[in-house]
Amino acid sequence: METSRSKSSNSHRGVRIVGKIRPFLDSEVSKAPDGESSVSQISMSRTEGEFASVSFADQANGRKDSYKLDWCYGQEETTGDIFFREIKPLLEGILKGSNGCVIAYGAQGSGKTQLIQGSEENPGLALMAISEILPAVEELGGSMGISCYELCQDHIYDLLEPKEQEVLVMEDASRRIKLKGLSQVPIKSISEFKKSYFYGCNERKPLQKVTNDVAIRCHRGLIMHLSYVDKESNKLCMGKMNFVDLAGYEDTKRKNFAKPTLAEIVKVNKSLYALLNVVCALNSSETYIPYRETNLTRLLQDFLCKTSAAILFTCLKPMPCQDTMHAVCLASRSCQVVNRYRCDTTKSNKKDPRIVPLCSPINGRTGTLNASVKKPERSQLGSVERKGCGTSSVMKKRPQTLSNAQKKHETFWSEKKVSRVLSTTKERKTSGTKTSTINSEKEICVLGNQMESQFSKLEVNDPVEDDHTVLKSNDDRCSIPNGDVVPTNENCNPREGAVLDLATDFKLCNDTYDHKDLMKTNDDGPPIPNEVVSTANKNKDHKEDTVSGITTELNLYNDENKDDKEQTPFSDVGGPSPTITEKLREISNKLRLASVEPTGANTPTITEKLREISNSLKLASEKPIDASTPIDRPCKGHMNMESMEPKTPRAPVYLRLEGGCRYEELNTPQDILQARSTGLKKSLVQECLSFLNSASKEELKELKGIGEKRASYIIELREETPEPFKEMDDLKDLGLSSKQIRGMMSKILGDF
Ligand SMILES: Nc1ncnc2c1ncn2[C@@H]1O[C@H](COP(=O)(O)OP(=O)(O)OP(=O)(O)O)[C@@H](O)[C@H]1O
Repeated sequence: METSRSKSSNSHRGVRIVGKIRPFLDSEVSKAPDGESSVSQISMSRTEGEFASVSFADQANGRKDSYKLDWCYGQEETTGDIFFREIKPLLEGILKGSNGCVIAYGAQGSGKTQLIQGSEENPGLALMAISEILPAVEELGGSMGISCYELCQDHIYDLLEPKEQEVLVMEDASRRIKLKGLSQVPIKSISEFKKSYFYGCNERKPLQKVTNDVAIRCHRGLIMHLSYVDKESNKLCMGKMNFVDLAGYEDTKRKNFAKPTLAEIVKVNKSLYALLNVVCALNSSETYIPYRETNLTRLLQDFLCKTSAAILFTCLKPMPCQDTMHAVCLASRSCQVVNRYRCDTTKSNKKDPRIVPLCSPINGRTGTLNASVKKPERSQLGSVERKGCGTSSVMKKRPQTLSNAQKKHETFWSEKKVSRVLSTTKERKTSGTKTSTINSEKEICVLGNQMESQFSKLEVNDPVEDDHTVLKSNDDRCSIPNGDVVPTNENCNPREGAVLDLATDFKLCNDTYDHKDLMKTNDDGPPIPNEVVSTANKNKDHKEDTVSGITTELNLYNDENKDDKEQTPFSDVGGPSPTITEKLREISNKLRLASVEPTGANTPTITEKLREISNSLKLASEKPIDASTPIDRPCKGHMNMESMEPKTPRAPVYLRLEGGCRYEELNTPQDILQARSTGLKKSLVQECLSFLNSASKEELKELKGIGEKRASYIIELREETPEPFKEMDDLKDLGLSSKQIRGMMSKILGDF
C-alpha cells in the first residue's frame, strides 16, 4: 500500500502539517444522554495525495469554517495507521543518517501525548519508531541512545539525568546545534527504552521543577540518536529523530487565569507561535528562518530545516472548541499547500513585498498579513481566529487601511482642531476689555511677510475666481464668524481649508499681538486711531492706497475687537456681519492688485510699505499728547467711538530724522531752516561725489589738491568700480585732508 506521505512527499518541501482527530472519550459521550454529542461537528474531506480540509460547523451562526491541511486522520484511524503512513517513510531517512522530527501540537486534551508517547497498552509513535529502528541499527552494527528533555518557560531541563544546570542550546563551528548538559542514555532493547522513556517523562521531575514547582505546562521531547559505520563508505553515519509533545495551546482571553498560570500560558503560546513561524518560513521557502525567537525553535533548528524531514501533527478534539479551532487555524496558516497559493499572490503585490493579500482557497476570505516575523504578543493570539489562511507568518499585520475607529479618531481630532480655532475666535469675542492694535514696525513686518507668503500660496493654488465661488461649501459657506457654521474636514473643500489656514494664521498673528506687552492701554499708551494711519497714507499713489487699505482692514479688524460690549471681531453694528473669510478675500484681492501692478526696481515691496506705515505709526505713538490733542485716549475697558470716525487730516508737519526710525517734529522757523540747510548740504555733497565719479582726467586735474597722480588713481578706481565715491569718507582714500576736501568741493560747486 502506498502511503499518503509517499504520494505527497514528491511535492513536500518543508514541514508536513497533518491533522488527527482523536476519538470521543467515554466521559464526553456520557455527557449527552441522547448520544447527540457523539455526532462530531468536525468534518473533514480528503483528496488522496493532495490535501485535506477540516471543517467546523458553527450551528449558532449557521456557517462552516474550513481549514486546509496537508492531510488529516479521522477518529477511527489508529496510531498504527499513522505510523505506517507518516513515520515509516521518515525512518528510512534517519537510518541513512539524516534528521527527522515529529511534533504533536494542539489544544489541551486533544491527544498529543497519546499520539507521541502513548501507553504500554496503546503505544505511541515514539515507541513504534524505536521498535522499528532499533533492530535495524543493530543489524547495521550500530548503537542507539535517547535523551529526554522538558522545556518550561523557555528553559530546557534534562529529564533522564536531572541536574541543577539547565540545558544550553549552543552552536558549533559548523553551525550545528549542540545541547550542552543534555544526557544521552544508551538503549539496547525496547524494554530499556520503555523504562527510561516512560519513567523519565512521567515519573521523574527535573531538579529545578521540584524546588520551584511552578510550571506545569511544558513541552517535552525525546531525541533518538543512532550511529553506525557504513560498511560501503566506511564512514560514520549518525541520524537523529526528535519526538516533541508540545504543551497545549490555550486562549488566554477566554478564561480567567491566575497570574502565574497566565504568565505560563503566555510563554507557552509565545513558543508555539515561534515554532509555527519557523514552519511557515520553511514551507514558504523563505531565506530567513526565525529560529532565534525562542529556545524551542533553537533546539529544533537541526530538526526543522531543509535537509531534515518533519511532520507537525495537529491534534483535534472531536467536538469543536475555541482552542482547537485556533490551533487548526494557525496550523493551516503554516500549511505548505496554502503557501503555494500565497507564493502566487505575492507576485501580484508589487507595492509592498511584506504585505501579502490572503485568500483561503477554501473559505475565500481575504486579509492582510505580515510576512515578516515578529515576536508574538498575547493580544494577537486570539486575533487570528477564523481568519483567512496562508501566510508565511502566523502573526497579523496591522491593517494598512484605517479602521472605522481610527477614522472616527482622526475625524474627532480634526474637528477638535477646528473647534480650537473657533474657541480661539470665541475667546476673542469674550476676552473683555483689552484693546489691541498693531503698533510696531516689527509686528507689521512680520504680519506683512506672513500675509505675503500666505497670499502668494493662494496665488499659486487659488486662481482668482468669482468671489462667491471661492468659499462655497455644503452649507452655503464655510465660515467662522460667530461660530455659527462649524467647518469640518468633510464639508470644507481644500480652498476653504486654505482660507481657513490663513484665517487661523491671521488670528494667531493677532492673538500674538493681543499679548499684554504689545498692547496699548491707558497704562502704557494710547491705542493708535485710524486717522493716524489714514494721515500717514494720505497723498500716496494707488498702490499705497491699496496697502493703506490693508492696514485699514487690519485696524478695522482690531478696532472691532476693541468693543468691550460686542467684542465680536467679525460683526458690525446694524448689519449682517462680514465673515473673516470675506474680509480676508478683500485683503487678498487688494494684495493681488498690488502685486500685479508693474514694479520698477525701486518700487517698494508690500513689507517696505508696511514698514513705512509702521514708522508713521511709531511717530504718532511717540509724540507727546497733551490735553488739547484732539485724539481722545480711551480708558481701559472703554472704546472711544470718536476715534473710529473719519477725521480731517491735520496739516502736514515737517519731520527730522533723528537716527534710525525716530522722527522729530519741527515747529519753529529756525528748526525748519536748519533742517532745510542740512538737506541742502547733503544734496551738494552728492553733487560733488557724482562729479568725481564722472569727470574726465583733465576736469579732475583742475580741482584743488588733485594732480596727475590722483586724477589717474581716481580713473583707475572708476575702472574697477563704476562709482567709487558714495560718501564723503570715500574721499579720504585719495589721501586728502578735510581742509583739502572742503577746498576741492568749493571748487566743484563754485562760490555761492
Ligand atoms: N487515540 C486515542 N484513543 C483513545 N483515547 C485517546 C486517544 N487520544 C487521546 N485519548 C485520550 O484523551 C485524553 C487526553 O489525551 P492526552 O493526554 O494525550 O491529551 P494532551 O493533548 O496530551 O493533553 P495535554 O495538553 O494536557 O498534555 C486522555 O485521557 C487520552 O487517554
